[in-house]
Amino acid sequence: MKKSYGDHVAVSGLNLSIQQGEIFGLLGPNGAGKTTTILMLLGLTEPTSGSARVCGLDPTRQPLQIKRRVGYMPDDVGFYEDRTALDNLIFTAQLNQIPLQEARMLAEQLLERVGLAEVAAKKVGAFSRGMRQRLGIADVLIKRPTVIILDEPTLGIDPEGVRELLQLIHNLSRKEGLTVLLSSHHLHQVQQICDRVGLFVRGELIAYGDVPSLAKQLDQEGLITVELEATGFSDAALNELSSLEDVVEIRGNVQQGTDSTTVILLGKRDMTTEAAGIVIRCGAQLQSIRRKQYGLDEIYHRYFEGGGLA
Ligand SMILES: Nc1ncnc2c1ncn2[C@@H]1O[C@H](COP(=O)(O)OP(=O)(O)OP(=O)(O)O)[C@@H](O)[C@H]1O
Repeated sequence: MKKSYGDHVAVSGLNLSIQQGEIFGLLGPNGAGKTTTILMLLGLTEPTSGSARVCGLDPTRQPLQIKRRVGYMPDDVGFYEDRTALDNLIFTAQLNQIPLQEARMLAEQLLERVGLAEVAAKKVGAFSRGMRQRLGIADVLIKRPTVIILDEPTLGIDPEGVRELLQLIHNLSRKEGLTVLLSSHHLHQVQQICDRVGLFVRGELIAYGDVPSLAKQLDQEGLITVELEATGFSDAALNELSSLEDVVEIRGNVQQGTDSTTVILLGKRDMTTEAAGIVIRCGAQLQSIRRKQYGLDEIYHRYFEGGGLA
């Protein structure tokens, strides 16, 4: 699937399948193409080339059927501010042809489920960002979708609110088999609940998978990093470590005001055991040594913000 705006390619060559019941995180910085991808999946914008299938339907040809099955929460959910939370939900339900009595019952159940039962009769204009997002989730669920697509659901919410919202999304997926696609640029949050994530950079999905396999795919040219800390570390030890076969780079750093040195060793293979042996043989006291595994945050930093891996 591809989408261009004039000469500008917003999404290029996207080829991805998301499994039923999965929580998939679309990650990338501003302008990476996440929203454009979502709009194409919803049939709200047409791909320049290629096509998508959502629940077996073609969004371009069957946008109404898609709308019935897919709940979409944009990054800024719009509500009737001077109406209550309950009224807003009933209104959405009725737009989806749900009769009034059933709509009321469903709305009440959903408000309970998203933790807003106590403020059901409050006007939405007085809601905090976190409350609005939870109401947004209830709003997409009221038509009983099989897929929900959430654009930046955690934007502007405090950490506690984020935790609760993500827990809610996770429970919904696990308990009711909902398929969830969410976009975000908050990796550490997404990492907690997503089965798989895809990294978007300048319109291209550069990698996707579960977090450990993604970290592996993106590991710096397949190099393995070993980090150690020792006291009484000498130049002799540094020289010996540098002359190990397959070492690509070595960096030593004396901790200010202490006798402790941190050494980062980048190699073509795992040298943890050999490095430990050398440090001890050279008379230093090894405080810690570990093979460094990169989390998504570090990978994100490297790919999206141009930083190097430390
Ligand atoms: N209607 C449009 N007309 C022209 N260019 C557009 C249009 N919509 C998006 N773009 C461009 O396409 C690119 C991808 O935008 P998109 O909104 O999909 O990114 P995003 O990853 O969702 O970013 P954000 O996190 O800021 O929402 C951007 O360069 C954007 O300027």
